[in-house]
Amino acid sequence: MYALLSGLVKYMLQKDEYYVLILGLDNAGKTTLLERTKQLYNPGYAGIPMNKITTTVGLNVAKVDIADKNRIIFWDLGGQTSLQSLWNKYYEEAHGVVYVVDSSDPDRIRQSQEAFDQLVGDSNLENVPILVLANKQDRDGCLSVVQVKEVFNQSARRIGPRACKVEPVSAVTGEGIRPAMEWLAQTLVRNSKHRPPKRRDIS
Ligand SMILES: Nc1nc2c(ncn2[C@@H]2O[C@H](COP(=O)(O)OP(=O)(O)OP(=O)(O)O)[C@@H](O)[C@H]2O)c(=O)[nH]1
Ligand SMILES: [Mg+2]
Repeated sequence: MYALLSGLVKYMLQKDEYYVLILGLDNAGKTTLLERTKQLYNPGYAGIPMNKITTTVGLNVAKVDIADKNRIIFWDLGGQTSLQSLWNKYYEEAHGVVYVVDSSDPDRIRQSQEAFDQLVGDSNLENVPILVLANKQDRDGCLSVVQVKEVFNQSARRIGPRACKVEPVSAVTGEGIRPAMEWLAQTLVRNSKHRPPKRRDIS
């Protein structure tokens, strides 16, 4: 009986941790998205004022509890061309990828798709689910989610059978982030036969 109860308590004090990379070109809105996600899921969190966010050179890490038993550790990397060569150092550990696209910058959409094509073709990301966020939907005249999908469909062969979804969001207003993150959390759980989570005591 004691063993049963202590096992139950231990289970209740554990969470499954999934590591998710936030990637995309510089200025796509990755760090803004991370800050907004932290605010949405941690009501007491005031966060960094949006106008104080500057280009990422190192790495921003944040723990977010999306569902009761599931915790996502986000790794937000810098998107500048010189920093993209560091992305693949994290692929082996990643359970998922959030790829952020600046929908208000049609001039760089092709460049964004090319960087995406390279990452989906990397064997260390095989079977890893990908959430593509068509960000900055609050901006007038931005590309619609359908237009972003048309461009990213060119990577269809490399995406293969893995779970991949394109969702419209605004990191500034927060619109669309919750449904997108909930899809991601469910998909990470469904994909755990390929990339099992790390079970950890709650801290
Ligand atoms: N209008 C609007 N602006 C946004 C949105 N998301 C980000 N921005 C702006 O885009 C700029 C770049 O945002 P960051 O979050 O620093 O972009 P990043 O992708 O982290 O850039 P790097 O760290 O250089 O890779 C900032 O001025 C943000 O305020 C959005 O949803 N709507
Ligand atoms: Mg950044």
